[in-house]
Amino acid sequence: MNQSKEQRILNFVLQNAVRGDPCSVLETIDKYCSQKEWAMNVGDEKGLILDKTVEEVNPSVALELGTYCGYSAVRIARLLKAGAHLLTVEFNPEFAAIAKQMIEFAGVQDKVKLLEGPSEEIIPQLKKKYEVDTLDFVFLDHWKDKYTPDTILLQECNLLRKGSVLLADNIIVPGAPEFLNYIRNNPRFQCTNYPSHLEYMKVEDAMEKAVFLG
Ligand SMILES: Cc1ncnc2c1ncn2[C@@H]1O[C@H](/C=C/CNC(=O)c2cc(-c3ccc(F)cc3)cc(O)c2O)C[C@H]1O
Ligand SMILES: [Mg+2]
Repeated sequence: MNQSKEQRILNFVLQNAVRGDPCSVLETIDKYCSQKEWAMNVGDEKGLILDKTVEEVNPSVALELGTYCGYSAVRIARLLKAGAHLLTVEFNPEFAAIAKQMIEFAGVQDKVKLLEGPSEEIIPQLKKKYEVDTLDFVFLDHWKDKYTPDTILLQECNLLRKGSVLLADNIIVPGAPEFLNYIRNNPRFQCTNYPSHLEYMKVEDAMEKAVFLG
């Protein structure tokens, strides 16, 4: 059976990146996806906005919704302080298997816990099963129509505290209009828009940061 695109991305990393070097893994994925096959990683341009937000928040506990190949999990984990960790959620078993190998090759496996399953099932388990108190940072990059229900679910499960930061990818392309309407009209969130470009393309995109006010 011929390989998937995601398997080809992983193989390119295994053959060309430096084991244990997260930056090398990120550069190699960006090289493959800009020169050979486009893929929906947050990429190097929006990745810088992600980096700056993670550094500003300096989270002890971070959550990512939509692991895919693990690009942003590696990107976030490489910036986490000692003892901090990232929980990343992925319901596609093939993607989860690829992301697991990507995370391990990058050498950040001690900082990342990959949770396999749908976010609507995982989120309500975070407190009891995964011993989370509250989340300092949440990166939303899964199906765009899930951003709003999952943001509501995070609040219902008391997983956000005053100052928790959400960062959402793809505000313009593919777009998350319902989420944008929800979050910008919600007095419990302070929003900031970060214009950028779609990964590996000259197409406009943006990220939205939303700080929970408690
Ligand atoms: C509910 C839920 N639970 C767990 N994992 C979930 C989930 N919903 C999706 N996932 C997982 O996240 C990943 C999905 C991400 C969705 N992202 C996208 O659809 C996406 C699409 C584009 C894009 C832009 C222009 C184009 F012309 C074409 C595509 C760009 C991006 O940056 C994206 O994140 C993989 C999926 O298995
Ligand atoms: Mg995205």
